[in-house]
Amino acid sequence: MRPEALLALEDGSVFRGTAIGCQGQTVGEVVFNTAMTGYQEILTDPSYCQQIVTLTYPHVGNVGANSEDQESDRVYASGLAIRDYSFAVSNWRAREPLGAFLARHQVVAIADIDTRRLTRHLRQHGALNGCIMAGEGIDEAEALVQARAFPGLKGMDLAQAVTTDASYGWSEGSWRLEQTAFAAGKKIKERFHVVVYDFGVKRNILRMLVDRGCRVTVVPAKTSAKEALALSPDGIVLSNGPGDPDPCGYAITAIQEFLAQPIPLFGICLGHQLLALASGATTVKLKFGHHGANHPVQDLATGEVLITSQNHGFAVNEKTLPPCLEPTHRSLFDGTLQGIQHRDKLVLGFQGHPEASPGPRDIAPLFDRFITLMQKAHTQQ
Ligand SMILES: NC(=O)CC[C@H](N)C(=O)O
Repeated sequence: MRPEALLALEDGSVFRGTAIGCQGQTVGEVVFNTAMTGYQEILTDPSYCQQIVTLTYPHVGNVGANSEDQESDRVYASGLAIRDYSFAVSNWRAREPLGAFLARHQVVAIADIDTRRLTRHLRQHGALNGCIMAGEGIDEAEALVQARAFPGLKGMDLAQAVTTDASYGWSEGSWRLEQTAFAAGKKIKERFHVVVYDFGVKRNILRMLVDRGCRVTVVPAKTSAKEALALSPDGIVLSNGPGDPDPCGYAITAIQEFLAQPIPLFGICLGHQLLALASGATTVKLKFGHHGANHPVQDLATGEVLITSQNHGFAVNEKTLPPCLEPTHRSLFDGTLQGIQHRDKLVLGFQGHPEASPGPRDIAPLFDRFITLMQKAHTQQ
């Protein structure tokens, strides 16, 4: 018999189930993710810091956990809530069962709850703060107190909490794509030096830059524009990351300084939001956000519909975009802004995840567009 666990939401709803990770308690904003695969990538995505993730796909754990599907070096999600934990692990890459992985990373998780009811509840009421208690001494009243004590993500700067302490170089490409030169054991010729601001960066962003011939230097979130430019980059990537973009004044200031230069910029998710804020737009908190791997987004220039990976709770308010920024993509789920480009500068931003991981690769060509921007910058010099 597995130990009991419960999930309490701030509005008083309680879900009872069983513990599958470590025992103890955890709090965070509860969000649902609709991806059918990729639980390990989701758990290790730093953007989920201070969030408890529930997965709508009902069977979880069937491919175990391995060392390649990590999007960072640890689990960032505050907790996991699932329907059916798979005891059978069927994947040649698996190194351990999901339960052992969660326990090793000290993650409190609950299984055997009605995740469909939970998701419908979150869709109706919006993202709610919650508390999971697992194992001995679980106490519903105390879990409710803990859920209500969580301050919520609005106004929370978490990029500075998850960023790297020191700069480092990254040279690993995508091992997954057999057609890449990396997988074929060939050395890709480095054409560009890219500085990546780590606001909670996912490894696949770094891999996809390496695949395209970039030498990558990752820098801490609070690196000044002057320090970054002193590295002589050909372009700058503003990474994804957790929390509210609005309080990240240090990043907004640095981006404003980059915008005064001819340097190409590519903002992904939180980075896209920061780019918009630095240009004078505002951001809003969405009711329950976008978290999944099947979100349709329209390319406004071509009309093409792309299936994308998404993970965000905030969005740029399109009505506040300054005239210099042009909308390039829009969500077909709720019409929210998904992409921007600068009318005069070599700057683009995307709200979803062109690096996928997990998810489809429809929007991966945005990385090629960024490469084109760097090529253009070279020819303009
Ligand atoms: N994946 C991300 O970069 C998320 C951005 C931001 N934390 C949001 O929730 O909107």
